[in-house]
This record gives sequence, structure tokens and C-alpha cells, in this order.
Amino acid sequence: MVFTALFCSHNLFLGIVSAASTYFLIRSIYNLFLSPLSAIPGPWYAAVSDVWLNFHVIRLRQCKTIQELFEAYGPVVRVGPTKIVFRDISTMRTVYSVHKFDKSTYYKSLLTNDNDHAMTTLDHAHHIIRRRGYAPHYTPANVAQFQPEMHESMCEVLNVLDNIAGKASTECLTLFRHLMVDVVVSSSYGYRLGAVTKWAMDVEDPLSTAINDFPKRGILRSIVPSWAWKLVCRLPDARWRQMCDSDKIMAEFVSARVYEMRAQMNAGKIGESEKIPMLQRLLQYRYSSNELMPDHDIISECMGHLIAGSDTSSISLSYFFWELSRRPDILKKLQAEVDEVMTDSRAIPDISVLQELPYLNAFIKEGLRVYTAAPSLLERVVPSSTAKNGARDEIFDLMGYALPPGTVVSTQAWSMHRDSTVFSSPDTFLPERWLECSEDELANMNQHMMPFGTGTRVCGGQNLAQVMLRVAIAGVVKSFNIGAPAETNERSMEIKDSFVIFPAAMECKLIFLPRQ
Ligand code: HEM
Repeated sequence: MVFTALFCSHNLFLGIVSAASTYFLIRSIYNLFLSPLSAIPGPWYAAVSDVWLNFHVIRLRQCKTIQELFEAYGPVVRVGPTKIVFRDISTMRTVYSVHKFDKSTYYKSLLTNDNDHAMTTLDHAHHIIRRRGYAPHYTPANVAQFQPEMHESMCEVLNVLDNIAGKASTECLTLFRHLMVDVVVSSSYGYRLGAVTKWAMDVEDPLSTAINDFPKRGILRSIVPSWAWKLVCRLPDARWRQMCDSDKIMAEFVSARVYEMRAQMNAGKIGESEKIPMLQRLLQYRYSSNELMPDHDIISECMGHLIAGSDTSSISLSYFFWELSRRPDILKKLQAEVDEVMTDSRAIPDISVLQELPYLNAFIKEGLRVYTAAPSLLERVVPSSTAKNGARDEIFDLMGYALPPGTVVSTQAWSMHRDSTVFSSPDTFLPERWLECSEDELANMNQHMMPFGTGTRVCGGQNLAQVMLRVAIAGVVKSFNIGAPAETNERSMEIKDSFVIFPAAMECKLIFLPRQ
């Protein structure tokens, strides 16, 4: 009896294995030789399954791997059974700006509070409604109104660095994340969080920790089956639970701001003012004439901006200052330029002055080219038709290859910014390339830049980021020279990527020495 049962289960197992192998074999043959994408160049093992690409995602070197493929196979490469990547300026325009393809489901891994925000809304029609709600907050003129808050937070950072006075190194990723959390919170909710002050006093700011934990939680959630998630989060370790709860911590913080502001609005305490925090706009925003934006959408939207704005900007600043620690020649030029417009180290000039400084602009452009914080594939999906008249049979043509609906197409800033036909010696950090070039060369370089993405889904907060980069760099170089301790080196700062980049050591310690 027992023997028969064992024999049957053994046969069942063999049956399942051989059925799975046959299925895999047939699929592989189809993917390699019969699929409409078969003619597109690329390694055969990438065409067979997504395993190969996912392996490089886990190794945190997807961007570099894709770049190697472009070098080996040319500007269009098949990287998965249904995934195509390209490095071509006109295709970039077609996909992201002209046809405005919807996003791929990859973005659902970035949901906040298990709900959509602008970045994760896949289809164009729904996204446009979201974007209209928050976009007025980030116009250059509106962002400029929040400069007092930005300057105040930056001066906090300068005070912290002054107190350290070069006697110890400072972990920049954390410091600048706290700075950005303060800035985004004050401009979004009109609320002073004081994250930098807490950090200086060695007091933990739970919101900043939660923002830092959020991507790790996302990776964990995608690995752990949903039924096991609650169990995993009950492990008896306070730090572990805090990470599992990062989504909740952020949602609670934002919800508190929502109820506070609504109460103030209802009590008539918030009058007509030109300077309106983003939350107030969202609370008044209507999806249609009889539908206000629901609270759970407002909360997710605000959380999305906290996450999108903090790490990207702090990573950029950390790499920019790391570059300055190695390049005193560049630092001196920046200091000379900033000294001209900034006599008092705590009086940061208005953005209208900072954005006219040519070398500062060139430095930031070069920084965004080499150290783009989000240089990864921005995946879009080929729709069932690209015909303007709605005909369903128009197949999308990508550089001579007909792509069927459902194909995932994308490009990455990492490669657009390293095209050696556009940027000579692309791996060299050279702000001068933006100053010492012809008008045609400049236009060509500008067209290839996509640090904030491109097209209709371009970064919503890029104007805020551009101001903050200028404010932070001017503030720091005015007061400090920058050095790196031995532990911060090429190896520790090697770029890893997981949608955003980060240093291999997960930290960037630098020394800020007061200028004489
Ligand atoms: C240097 C800093 C930053 C970089 C490099 C950056 C980069 C990006 C990129 C590449 C995207 C497009 C993603 C895609 O196409 O899927 C994006 C989207 C977005 N970013 Fe940023 N970002 C930065 C700072 C900020 C800041 C400060 C905020 C706001 C506080 C912000 C808010 C957003 C939002 C809301 C989106 C979604 C846009 C939409 O689909 O409507 N970002 N960002």
C-alpha cells in the first residue's frame, strides 16, 4: 500500500517535471525563432527568459549591463522575451512624448499605502488627472515662493557642518535626506518638521527613517509571499518591525497633516494667499465637478512625493560633493563664482541669481549626467495601435522592427548620457564640456539629457530639485572645502543601481573643512 502510494507520487512528480520541461522548451523555441521580436539583436539567453536580466537586477548592476549590451549589439537590443531597450533620440521622443505610451506594471512595485500616486498610475488618461492636481505646486514661480523655507533648512545644515568643523566626517546621504525631508514637508504641508535639527542632536526622525526604509521594504515584500508578510513583520525585533511599518509610518504622518489642514481650512484659518502648500491644493482639487480628490489618493500622492524627492536629491548631492572632494580645481572655480554673489555665508542668494551662474550650472548639468540619481530603464508598453485615427492594425515600428502590442520598450538615462558620439570621453567628469562647445553640440547634448525622465511622465518635482541643488551647493562651497576620509574611495562609492543609484558602501562620508 505504502509502496504503491510512493510509486504513484514518484510518477506524478516525473510527469510534472517532464510537462514543465516540455513547456519551457516549446516556449524557448518560440521566443528564440518564432516570436515577432526574434530578429532584434541581443544575447540568445535573454530572449529565452527574464531570468538573465533579473539576475543583473539582483546584482544591482542593471544599468551597466544594459550599457554593455548597447556597446556589443548597437542601439536596439532585446533583453527579455518581450522586452526591448533602445538608445536613440528620435525613438525616445516617439515613445515618451509623441505617443505617450502607458507605463509597464513594474511601477506597481512603488505603490504607497497600497495605492497609486502619479508615478505609479500606468495609463495616460488617469495620470493626466493626477498630474493636473499637483503640477501647479512645482511651477518655477511657485517653487521660488518656498525659498525662505529652503534657505532656512540649508542654513541648519551649514550650522551642523560648522559645529563639526572638519573634526569628523559627515555621512552625506543621511544628512541631505534629512534636509530634503524638511524641504518637501515644509513646501507640501506648511509644516516645520526639523529633521536636520533632530539629526544634529542624534534624535531619530521616524519619518526620515521610514523614507529610507521604504525601498528595502518594497524589495522584501516582492520576495515574501503575501500570506507570509504579516508573520515576517511580527519577528521580535524593533528595528525590523520599524522597516516593515515604514509605509504605515509615512501614511500616518501624512494623514495627520491632512486632518490638520482640513480642520484649519474648515475653521477659516487659512485665508487666500499666494503661497499655497501642495496639500491645500490637493484638498481643493476635484477629479470632476462633483468629485473631490479622495483622502486615500491625497495621502498616497503626498507619500509618493516624499519618496521621489528625498532620496534622489540626497543621492545627487552626495555624489556631487564626493566629486568635489576629488577635484579641488572644480571646487575652486565654483567658490570663485559663488563668492562674487554671496558675501554672507548665511545669506543664500535668490534663485534668479544662482541660476545665472554659468559654472554652477555647468557643474550641476555634468553632475546630473554622470551621477543621475534615477538612470534606469523607464519602461513603457506598446499599445494595441499607434494610429492617430484609432485604427487597431497599425503596428509600432521601432528603428525598423515591428513591435507587437504588449512589448515593453524603454531607454535609460545611464546610456543616453554616456553616448560617446555626443559626449566625448563620457566617463570623464568635465563641467567645461557645457561651456566650451558650439551651439549645435550644446543642443545635441541637451537633447540627450534625461536625468528627470522625459515626455509626459517627466519628474514632477524637477524645478524644486533644480533650486535645491543650487541652494545646497552654493551654501556648502561658500563655507567649506571638501575632503574624503580613507574609507570613502572609488570602491566604496562604486555606483550600484536599483531604479535609483547608491554607493556600494551605502554611505558617503565626507569631511567639510571650514574655509579660512
Ligand atoms: C535630483 C533629483 C531628482 C531626480 C534625479 C528625479 C528623477 C525622476 C525621474 C527620472 C522620474 C521619472 C520616472 C518615470 O518616467 O517613470 C521622476 C518622477 C517624479 N518625480 Fe522626480 N526626481 C528628482 C527629484 C524630485 C523631487 C524633489 C520631487 C518632489 C518633491 C520629485 C517628484 C517626482 C514625481 C511626483 C514624479 C512622478 C511624475 C509623474 O509621473 O507625474 N522628484 N523623478
